[in-house]
Amino acid sequence: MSDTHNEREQLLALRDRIDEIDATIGKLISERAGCAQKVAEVKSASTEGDVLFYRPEREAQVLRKAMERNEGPLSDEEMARLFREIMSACLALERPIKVAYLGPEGTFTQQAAQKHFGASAVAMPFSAIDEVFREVEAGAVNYGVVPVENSTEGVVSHTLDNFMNSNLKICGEVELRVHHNLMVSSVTDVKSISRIYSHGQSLAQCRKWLDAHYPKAERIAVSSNAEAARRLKGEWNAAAIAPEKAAELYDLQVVSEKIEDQPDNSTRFLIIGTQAVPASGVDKTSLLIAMRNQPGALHNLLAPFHAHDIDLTRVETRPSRSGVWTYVFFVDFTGHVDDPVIRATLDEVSARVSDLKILGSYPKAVL
Ligand SMILES: O=C(O)C(=O)C[C@]1(C(=O)O)C=C[C@@H](O)C=C1
Repeated sequence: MSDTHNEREQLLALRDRIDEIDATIGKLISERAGCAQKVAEVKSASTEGDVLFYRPEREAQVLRKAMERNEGPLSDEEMARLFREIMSACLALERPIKVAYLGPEGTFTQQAAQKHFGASAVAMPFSAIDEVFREVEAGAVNYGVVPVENSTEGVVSHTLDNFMNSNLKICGEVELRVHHNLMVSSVTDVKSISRIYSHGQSLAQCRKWLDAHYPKAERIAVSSNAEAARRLKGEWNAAAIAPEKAAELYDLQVVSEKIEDQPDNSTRFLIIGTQAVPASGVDKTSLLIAMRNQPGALHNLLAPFHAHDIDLTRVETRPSRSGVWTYVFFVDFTGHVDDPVIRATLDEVSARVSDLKILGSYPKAVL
């Protein structure tokens, strides 16, 4: 259908205006990028050794401001996402950033890496969490992205265990809404799906949906959602449950979207690196604490947090690998180690335990 004369006139005028605005935005983005280049010069001139180009606390502040300023009609998240990409490009101009993530390509961890660093960072997949840690420790990449509270791939303990033998710091966190999709290959006959591949956790998270729609199909657990998608090639009677990204990557068609039983299904990832991050204003701190197995040990450990009214966001216990009678706790709370109240609390906790390691203070996830 072709536009009427009136419509054409209106569209022409609006598009002229959009062209003008784009020209202004383009100029301003170039000016901003020029500022970032100057920032890089200042950083390089004032630092001996490794220059820290990536500044997580500043990025969090820029994104928060973009959301606070926003008056619509775009949503706050959408506005911040656009600024996320502008900053990603500016940082790449200062210094291209290399990021290792738990692969293969198409996993939720890749999505988390992109959400946090934007599209201009060079993201590289590694097949195990240990490898991501090793790459960052060796300096082969600048940062790593690993799942930590992972409702999807079930590897929380692996990430936590790695911190026991590593000096790496937590520089940030990412939260990701996790959506599952049923996808098929171009040769699949949708009516005869008799096998469904996915990671065990994802199959579990879509159990009710699968019972209702594919009660007879065999559910086959594989090592990752991306692996499930990769397997589909050439299979005419199989489907996979995986993120949308995997469909693009492996040339598959999504036949049903958002099939997870819990609509608010989300996963948390950590950014690991070597730098201590200054306070951004809204921060979290993660600790690793070792203590002997005594009656009331956990209560004793948590009492100072309670006394200082500090908001604990997570307490996780892992068996220690060294002493038989030792517990290891991972504790997350709201606040930054540079805050005197937090410092005082940690001093009190420290006096009650065998070992306390600060894994990092970092900006609370913005997006
Ligand atoms: O403010 C800085 O330190 C910058 O390098 C600029 C900038 C930005 O584009 O705003 C870019 C990269 C940093 O991670 C933070 C912010």
